[in-house]
This record gives sequence, C-alpha cells and structure tokens, in this order.
Amino acid sequence: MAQKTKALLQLSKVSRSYDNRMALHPISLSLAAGECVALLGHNGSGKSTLLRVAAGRERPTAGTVRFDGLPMDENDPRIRARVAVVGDTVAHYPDLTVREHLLLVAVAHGVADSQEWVAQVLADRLLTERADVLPSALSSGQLQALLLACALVRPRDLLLLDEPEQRLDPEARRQLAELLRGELADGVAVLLVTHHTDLAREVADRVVVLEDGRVLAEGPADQVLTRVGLR
Ligand SMILES: Nc1ncnc2c1ncn2[C@@H]1O[C@H](COP(=O)(O)OP(=O)(O)OP(=O)(O)O)[C@@H](O)[C@H]1O
Repeated sequence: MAQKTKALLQLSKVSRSYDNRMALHPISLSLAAGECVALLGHNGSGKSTLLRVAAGRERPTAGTVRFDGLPMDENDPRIRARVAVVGDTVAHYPDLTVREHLLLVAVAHGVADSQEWVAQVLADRLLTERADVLPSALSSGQLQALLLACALVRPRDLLLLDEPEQRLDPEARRQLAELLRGELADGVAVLLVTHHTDLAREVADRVVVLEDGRVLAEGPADQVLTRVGLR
C-alpha cells in the first residue's frame, strides 16, 4: 500500500539477537501519521521484540530506528514528549491510586486542566468507580485499562501498543477498536502488536505477520490474514 505521507517512524534493516540467537531478522518498516500497522504472529515470533526496538527501549543489534528524523531513544525528551507506549510488562506504583497514576503522567507531560482531563480519561476507560483504589484492588482487565489510560492521558503523535486487547472483555475490546480509529483520525500513528485478528482487520491499514523473527507476509489485513491462515 502506498504510504499516506512522510514516515513518522522509520525502521531500516533492524535486527535483534539475544545470546547470539536472532529474535528478529533484518526488517524495514515505516509508519506515517494517521496510519496503523498491526504486527501479528505466533508466540515467540518476534512481535514484542520489534515493538521494544521501535520504542527505543532496546537497541537493535543492527539497523536504525528513527522517529520524525531523530534517532529513536526513549530517553530523548523530544521523543518522550510525543511517543506513548503500552509495553508487554505491567508497570505501576503499588502505593498510588488509579487517579494518582493518571495525574502523575498528565502533570509530567504538562497537560493543562489535568484534573478535568484525568476525570474524562477515567470515564472513557470505565475506571471512574475505581479511581480511588490502589492497583492491587483492580481486576486484570481494569489494570489493563489503567495502562492504556496512562498512554491516553498524555499528548502523543505515535502510539506503540503491545497486545492492548489482552484481558479486556468483548465490550471493552469493541471500545478499544473505536478508540484506535479515533486516534488515527486525529493523525496519531499506531503500531499495534495483537493476537486479535478482528481488531487488526478493524483498525490496521497494513498488517505484518512475523514467523521466527522474519516477515512471513505483509499487506492489507483482509488479504494477508486469510492467506496465512490466521482467522
Ligand atoms: N530478553 C530476552 N532474552 C532472551 N531471549 C529473548 C528475550 N526477549 C525475547 N526473547 C526471545 O526472542 C524471541 C521473540 O520473542 P518476542 O517476545 O518478541 O515474541 P512475541 O512474538 O512477542 O511472542 P508472544 O506472542 O508470546 O508475546 C523468543 O524466542 C524469545 O524467547
């Protein structure tokens, strides 16, 4: 598929190995503003590795990752201000409430009227009733909603999501698809790791299917997923 505009995220011949074992063979990928690419593939195929490298959380063994022309580095404040990540590990402060988590992130990113905005994000993510409890009192789906809310309470041009659908019930998953379509309409670029082929079909402009760290197939979801037998 033709690129919509200039690439916001550009991975060029990126590979990653652990202990001399290639988890990711050289791959190139670009993502423009308002575009969504979904990464699919079996367990261990390299999706999360690719996302972590794309996020600047791990350095590629070879190749380069650039965000809006800058070398990708999660410590660069120019990048941190514009890139929101929901990774594959659950990270939270055990002694901060749900609301306090969101306030912390909003204030750190200079969000105006943060109290009101946090209340809105809590409502959107169906967390209002749990706003004043600690993470230990959340269900697993509510904890997932909190992690997503932390990414949505702050400004972003690029959203990197690792299986955001996990532990969500069907209604929350439907809302996730709606939410991602809204992000794309606002011009946010989305790189989405998912096992949920329906979610990929609903939101992705392109899918990339990985197998053993290599691209097995790439293209529009409808064509690619059927071809590789992913339902
Ligand atoms: N930190 C690490 N050290 C060593 N090997 C790793 C590390 N992270 C990932 N791997 C290996 O790299 C390969 C790809 O893992 P990755 O987590 O990227 O797969 P995945 O497609 O995201 O899988 P899943 O669907 O199970 O989340 C696997 O063989 C995994 O064991």
